[in-house]
Amino acid sequence: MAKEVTSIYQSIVEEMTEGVVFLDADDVICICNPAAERIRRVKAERIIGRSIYSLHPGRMHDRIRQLIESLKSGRISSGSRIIHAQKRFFSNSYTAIKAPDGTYLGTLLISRDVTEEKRLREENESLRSRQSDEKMKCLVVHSDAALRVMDMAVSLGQIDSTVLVTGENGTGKECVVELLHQNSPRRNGPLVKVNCAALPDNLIESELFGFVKGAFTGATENRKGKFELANGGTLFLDEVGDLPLASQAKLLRVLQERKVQPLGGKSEVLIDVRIVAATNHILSDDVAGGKFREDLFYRLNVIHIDVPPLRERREDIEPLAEMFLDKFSTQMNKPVRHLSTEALNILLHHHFPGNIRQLEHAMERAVALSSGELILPDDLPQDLLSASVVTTAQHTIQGGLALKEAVDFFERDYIAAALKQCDYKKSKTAEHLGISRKSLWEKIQRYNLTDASVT
Ligand SMILES: Nc1ncnc2c1ncn2[C@@H]1O[C@H](COP(=O)(O)OP(=O)(O)OP(=O)(O)O)[C@@H](O)[C@H]1O
Repeated sequence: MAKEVTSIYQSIVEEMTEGVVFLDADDVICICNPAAERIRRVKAERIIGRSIYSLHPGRMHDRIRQLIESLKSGRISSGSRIIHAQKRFFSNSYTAIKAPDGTYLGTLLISRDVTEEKRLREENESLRSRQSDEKMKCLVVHSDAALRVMDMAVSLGQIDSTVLVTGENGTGKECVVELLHQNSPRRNGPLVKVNCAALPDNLIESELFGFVKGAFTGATENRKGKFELANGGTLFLDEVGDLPLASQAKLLRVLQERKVQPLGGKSEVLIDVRIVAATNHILSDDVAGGKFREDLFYRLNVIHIDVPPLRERREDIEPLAEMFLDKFSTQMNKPVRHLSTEALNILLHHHFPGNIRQLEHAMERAVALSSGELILPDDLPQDLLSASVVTTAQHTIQGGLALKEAVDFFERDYIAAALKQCDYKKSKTAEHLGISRKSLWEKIQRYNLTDASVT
């Protein structure tokens, strides 16, 4: 039986697409499978029985010796490096093989072809950087307020201080962080984002600091945390105001000491990252309310950029809307849409609690629904339309009209909008408004609402 198992093992090793080479405790090659022959361009019969050093040029001996010695002494249990051979890339891993009593049996070398993996990773990185470039090209900076913010982000890119970016949801905080990173000497390093609000409390530390194999159930391998992944680049702590107090203390320590200790690990890792944090909270209020640590607040708030809401920079609404219309028309393969005067008016008077993101979604919907080249009020989402009715009422009040006149004014507009929405079908419009056909007909006459006059 034992013989059978050995021969099964042998067949498996022969069939493997990974190159397998095994060195005994004296570094003499005893196994070299066909894949290893192909990858290393050697014949097994010629190298079996020879020392691993006889296969490599003298300049590499020290490096190989150091690696094997570290494996034998137990300082490391495995090591790997990428080599380039025959126009392909291989990941060469070295693993110590020991008997149950700890005796060193030998070194297992596995060569895995990672050419495709490497190509995909590079393609992915280049796509990400192109996407980021595209995003930056689409930035609309029209109002003085937006210009001030973007200028600040570009010039602060040059210095390495921690920056806190605040603003309501959807105002463009993430775009500001990208600008900071792209204009910093760290631009070729990674920009790693952590959404502090989306992390369950029990995962925050392992996500941020990483863990070593065996640190907890399920930790089947070493995993780097976001701090280590961001080394040489920028770590973006999004929604930092939502970080629980216990994790705030740990984050503070890392920011002070600039090193992290992975969960279950014995040693600390030095980190070289620039920290940029963002939040839609008013952090000074959270500090006053005991929800955010004051010391962490001061650590993060070294430089503060506040991104104003869209309603405070209304000059940006039209250029942003037109840019989104252009973008979504192209994406949906439709002729480029533009705003009608009426739709633009509604946008210009809207409060935009969801800021630029709300405008973006409204334009995406409008492009999807519109049939002509002009975006009409009916193509806008209901929340924008209902708010515009309120706005009309506010304008009417500001105009100082008597109540009767104001009600007439409002009624005319409201019926005109309903007629348009119902394609001028009187029965449908009357039903929609909850009045009789006769009453609708009288109002149409009174307000002179023929098809052509309804705009
Ligand atoms: N100046 C701008 N020009 C063009 N598009 C912008 C601009 N600012 C923001 N956007 C777009 O608006 C959307 C929301 O922006 P972003 O995600 O940066 O906001 P945020 O403040 O980080 O939002 P949240 O607080 O919800 O995370 C994104 O699609 C972004 O590309």
